[in-house]
Amino acid sequence: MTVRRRLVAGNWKMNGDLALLAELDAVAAAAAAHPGVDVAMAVPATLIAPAVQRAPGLAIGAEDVHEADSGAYTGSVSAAMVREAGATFTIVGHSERREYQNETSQDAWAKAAAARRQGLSVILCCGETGAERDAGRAERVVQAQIEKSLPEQAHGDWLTLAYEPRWAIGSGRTPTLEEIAAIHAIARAKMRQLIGDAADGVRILYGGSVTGDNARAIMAVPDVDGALVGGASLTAAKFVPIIEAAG
Ligand SMILES: O=C(CO)COP(=O)(O)O
Repeated sequence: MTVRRRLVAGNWKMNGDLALLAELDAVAAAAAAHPGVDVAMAVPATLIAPAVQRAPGLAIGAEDVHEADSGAYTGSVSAAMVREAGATFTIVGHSERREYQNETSQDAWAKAAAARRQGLSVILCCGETGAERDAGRAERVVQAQIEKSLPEQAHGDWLTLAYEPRWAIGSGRTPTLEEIAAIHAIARAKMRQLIGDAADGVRILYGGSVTGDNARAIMAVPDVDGALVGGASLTAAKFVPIIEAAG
């Protein structure tokens, strides 16, 4: 049986500045105190290098990368650039990229491939909108997203899937534990269909309004291997309890 280590990853989104990096001190201390838990933080591109300098023991990552290795893409940042800055992983396919930048699952696939070419680990996001859930389509939407975005050579050594229902992000609302269990089970099954036994080694994180109060119950759900945390990752006082809940 495959043992998957818990992963608690933060995502600062378009928040933070040099001063906020001080929060990483307590996060790094909590990570060191819980060696059984992997802890990671995705930060804005400008903060990657200073975050690595501030917290060398933490895995620092990017929130997105471009699908090309380099070229005439004004304003974009490549996987090689964030790697050079010290990132060890990147998020791809986040629902906010899908919603505000019209990114598709095909884009997420291409970005995951670009990240992989540079040796970055990848957190690949999926998740339905509120309208899709209300229409009873959540499971089919997530299955289709995975089918279109999962790299062919996906392996748990470098790929993590994150289920983040769009309507739960930043809303204070979360699916029931049964709803989370159902999606994580179908996500695992879909990956097994696509990459066989390697699917058992791929961690699946839940994201969307995770807090110190609900983290323990959510991470006890079968096939939930950790959390992808937005708002609560911005302060150590809120993020550390989630690391503790995973430990
Ligand atoms: O989008 C998320 C992490 O990527 C979740 O955000 P919140 O934890 O703020 O709901």
